[in-house]
Amino acid sequence: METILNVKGLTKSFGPKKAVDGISLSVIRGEVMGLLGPNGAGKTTAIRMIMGILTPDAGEICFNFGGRPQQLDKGKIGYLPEERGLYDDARVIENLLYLADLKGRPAREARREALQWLERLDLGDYADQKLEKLSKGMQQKVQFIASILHRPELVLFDEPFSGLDPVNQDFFKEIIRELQDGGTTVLLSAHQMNLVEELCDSIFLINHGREVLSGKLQAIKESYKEHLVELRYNPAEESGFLKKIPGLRILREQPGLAVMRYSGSAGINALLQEFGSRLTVSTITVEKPPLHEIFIETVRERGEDIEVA
Ligand SMILES: Nc1ncnc2c1ncn2[C@@H]1O[C@H](COP(=O)(O)OP(=O)(O)OP(=O)(O)O)[C@@H](O)[C@H]1O
Repeated sequence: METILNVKGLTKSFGPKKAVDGISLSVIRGEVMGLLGPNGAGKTTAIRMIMGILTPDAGEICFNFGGRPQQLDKGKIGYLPEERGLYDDARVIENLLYLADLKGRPAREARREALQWLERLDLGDYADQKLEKLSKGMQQKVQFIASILHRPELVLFDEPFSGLDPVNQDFFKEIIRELQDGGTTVLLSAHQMNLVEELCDSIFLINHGREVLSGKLQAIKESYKEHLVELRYNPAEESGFLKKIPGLRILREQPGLAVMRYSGSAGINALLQEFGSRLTVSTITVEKPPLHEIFIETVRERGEDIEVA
């Protein structure tokens, strides 16, 4: 698999604070990678170093466009910064065309596509408005368009969902999937892990500037020891035996329903067989815990605390 971005030993301190502490990651061409962690974990600092805005204290950053290792080429990269980087007193369309021009996109194409994007993101009527007239969420949408208008091979979205309502969050997710389908590689940062986990092929979980977990999301979930189990059964039946099963913890229970966590050594199949042999089961769902719970548990197991900015 070809990597498009390789980062090794990236480190940055602000005074005594180690904001990023020796992280190494590789983004594979065509994937969506989530750089995930709580507020203040070091995500923005890492992205700013990758974008050449901050100089690392140590570490290497290498891009790979067209099969050749190379340094930063902003024409091939899209960047949605956490802080907005647009001109408030310029019109929306001027902002977009100016940035597309800086990245080398021909003006006519850029205008046509900018207007299409504005239309699609419900901003068609705002193209000639000054940016300052738009709400925070609308400005976020303009910034989003600005980051992809030059058709970059790699896009870095720093907290792309901030300031958006749930409908627009879903809309952004849809567009990110479309970008991926079109061959764009995406590295996105977010603190709301549950919001983005379904989007990501790979994740890099960060806390106090250090890696907590990284790799393919599916593999991380599969290797996680605990299952979440929701069992529905005939409410007239006796379920007291559940409390005695090793490794089974009941989170919520009422006649006919038990929501549980299971990490027993007998394994999930044995557990399901036991349910089937002792109860008239109507439905069972088994899934892995959400990513933020895996994150919290992993940090806790290491005896660390969770970054609070
Ligand atoms: N310019 C700076 N000067 C001093 N400290 C800084 C600076 N930039 C970041 N920090 C500190 O570095 C740490 C990491 O911050 P960073 O913004 O990278 O975190 P983050 O994971 O992006 O958080 P958030 O989700 O809140 O954006 C924090 O403790 C922050 O206070």
